[in-house]
Amino acid sequence: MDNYISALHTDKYQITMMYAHFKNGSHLNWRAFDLYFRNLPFGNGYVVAAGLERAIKYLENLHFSKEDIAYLKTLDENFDPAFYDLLRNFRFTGNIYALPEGTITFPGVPMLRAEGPIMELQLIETALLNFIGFQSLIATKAARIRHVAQSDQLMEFGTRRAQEKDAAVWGARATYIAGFDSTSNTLAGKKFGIPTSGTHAHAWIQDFPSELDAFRAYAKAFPDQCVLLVDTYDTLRSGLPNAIKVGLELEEQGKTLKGIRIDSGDLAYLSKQARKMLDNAGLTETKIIASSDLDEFTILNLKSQNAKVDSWGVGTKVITAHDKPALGAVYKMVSRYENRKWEPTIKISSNPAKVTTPERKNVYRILDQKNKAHGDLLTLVDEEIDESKPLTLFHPVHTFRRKKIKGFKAVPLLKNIFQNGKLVYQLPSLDEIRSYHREQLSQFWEEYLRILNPEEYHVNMSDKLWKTKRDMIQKVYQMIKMENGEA
Ligand SMILES: Nc1ncnc2c1ncn2[C@@H]1O[C@H](COP(=O)(O)OP(=O)(O)OP(=O)(O)O)[C@@H](O)[C@H]1O
Ligand SMILES: O=P(O)(O)OC[C@H]1O[C@H](OP(=O)(O)OP(=O)(O)O)[C@H](O)[C@@H]1O
Ligand SMILES: O=C(O)c1cccnc1
Repeated sequence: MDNYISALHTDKYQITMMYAHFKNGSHLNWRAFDLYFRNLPFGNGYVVAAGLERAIKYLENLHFSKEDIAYLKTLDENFDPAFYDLLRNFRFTGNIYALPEGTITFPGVPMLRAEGPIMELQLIETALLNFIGFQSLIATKAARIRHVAQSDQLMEFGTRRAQEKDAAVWGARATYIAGFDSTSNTLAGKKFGIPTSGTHAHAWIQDFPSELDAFRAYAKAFPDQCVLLVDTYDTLRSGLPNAIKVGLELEEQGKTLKGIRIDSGDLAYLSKQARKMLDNAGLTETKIIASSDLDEFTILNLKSQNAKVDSWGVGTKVITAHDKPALGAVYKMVSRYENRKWEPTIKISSNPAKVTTPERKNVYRILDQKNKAHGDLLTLVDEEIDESKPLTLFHPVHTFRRKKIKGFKAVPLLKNIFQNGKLVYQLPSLDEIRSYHREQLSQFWEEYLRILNPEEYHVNMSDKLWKTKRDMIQKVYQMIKMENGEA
């Protein structure tokens, strides 16, 4: 089963905590956890949520196989045999609320909330962080590249440099969500229906006595979609003249040379020269593709040099999220179900940004009448927002920073994905996810979207949530004072 991911894809401490809860009799107690990140990667203004589909497939199929249990028996922990019986019948039975893939999101906003028996919630933490953290990171990097490439074509070329197979395949999907047009990975094409594209490598040219022979043979094999790599020997003195010869031969057959690819050298200078040479030969329809260690900065810079590039092949730097290896997402307990009601719980830190925000929350995007976003609002789950009254948004850290908004829409962002272990969410198609992502982007002013020093978008808290957090912090300090005999 291609989508099955073993329940052992977790950190060992989750299993030892499950066991300790079992011995303690607390394993079935319901709790709630939020999954979120604290800092924006790449200096970007936002993150693109991705990874939910994989998380859903994982949760749907989650169980311990006979082999998994046999393996656990080999560990030194010497678990009570009754624990294995529990694992034999293990399934995910909780609730999941999550941001759909493609959603634009921000630090401190729950991308996912899990509610359920504590032993299930512990087990799934690692895999959820793994899938959502990685795929959101790649989607965000890809969104930056899409932003600077404007309407140019973007081809994902990263598999050979990716952190192994899953990263290549799911990474390709993440780039597609964020607006890449195609991938070179044919498995990602088959698995997700992403358009595949590609040219050819230097090895093709090297395998022939001359570059011209190589180009002719390639054109013969692909007369309708021939793209020639022109930098094997000398781009302007050999690659381009030979490509033009073959292009004109194709014209005689009523065909068009689809493109040339430049993979080294000064891409601005070479692409401008190439455009002139192709145009002078009448090959005005032939596109120019550039590749060579590209990212958002080189593409932006090349565009500012008026590079004549129609299509960009981007590999290493997008698929490895080159300048930021992890999103740093976390999964924190926010509420405990005790005596038939949910009660808040908190984790304190000397770093204010690391103090968790207690309670189960809703996330709203506050849109004005022109569908532009003014901030996100976190509320308690049972709070109602009255759209007919003005809303005061205030910054949770700088509480004096207030903004009043009238005539707004409060759009709830978290969707119910699982209810009591049952999938209740209709998975969108990949193209629906891509267009939802584009629609999400259209809600933001350019100031939030630029790749360098974007404006900070505000995530606000409702009064009730803010007070809950403040009261919890006080309660914890009070408890510490009592324990130290200071109160
Ligand atoms: N005009 C330009 N302005 C800014 N950066 C450029 C320009 N042209 C190319 N680059 C970038 O400069 C880097 C050049 O990489 P590198 O020094 O490895 O050389 P190369 O030309 O790709 O040669 P090779 O592939 O043969 O090693 C790449 O990241 C490329 O995208
Ligand atoms: O540069 P990236 O963004 O990673 O794009 C993928 C690279 O992969 C290929 O190179 P190849 O593996 O042949 O090696 P190269 O670096 O020598 O071109 C291709 O020619 C690109 O240069
Ligand atoms: O199709 C290409 O040109 C290609 C694919 C992967 C990596 N580099 C180039």
